Amino acid sequence: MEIKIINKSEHPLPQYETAHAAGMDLRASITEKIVLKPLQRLLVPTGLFIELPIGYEAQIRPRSGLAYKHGISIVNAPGTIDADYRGELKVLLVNLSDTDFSINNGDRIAQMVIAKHETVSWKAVEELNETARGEGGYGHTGKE
Ligand SMILES: O=c1ccn([C@H]2C[C@H](O)[C@@H](COP(=O)(O)OP(=O)(O)OP(=O)(O)O)O2)c(=O)[nH]1
Ligand SMILES: [Mg+2]
Repeated sequence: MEIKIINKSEHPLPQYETAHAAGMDLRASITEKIVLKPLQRLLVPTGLFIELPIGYEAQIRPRSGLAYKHGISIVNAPGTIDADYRGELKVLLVNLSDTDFSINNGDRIAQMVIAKHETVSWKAVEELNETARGEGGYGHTGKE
């Protein structure tokens, strides 16, 4: 499937790094190096603008390598890009480590997965059907 994209960054378009990858890495499009202090969060621009088909969303997710090695995550993970959004794709990074983390122009800071979603309407009722689980949750299974 082709998706329209405007690339105002100086970097190549996001691409799948391996043949069957789900995500494409997103690069920071910034004029100067950013230093993210411990627990600081920052909206990082990508220079990318997309036109998703109706019924699709894009999810902006952390990269596990950055998370594991440097404690870099995404505050609103997974970030949701709506099909009708025409603004710049941005990544809300957070530094969960106890040391500063530097981001340079072009660094791969996150990954984006394009996914289908349903659009539903509600049917308001008085009762829901019965199940074995019922209202149990939050770790209730496996207890006597
Ligand atoms: O990580 C993200 C999350 C969102 N967006 C853009 C695309 C999305 O369609 C729009 C709105 O996002 P969301 O609905 O999550 O934010 P909101 O706080 O509910 O804002 P709004 O009232 O504009 O919907 O912001 C990004 O660029 N990056
Ligand atoms: Mg919203």
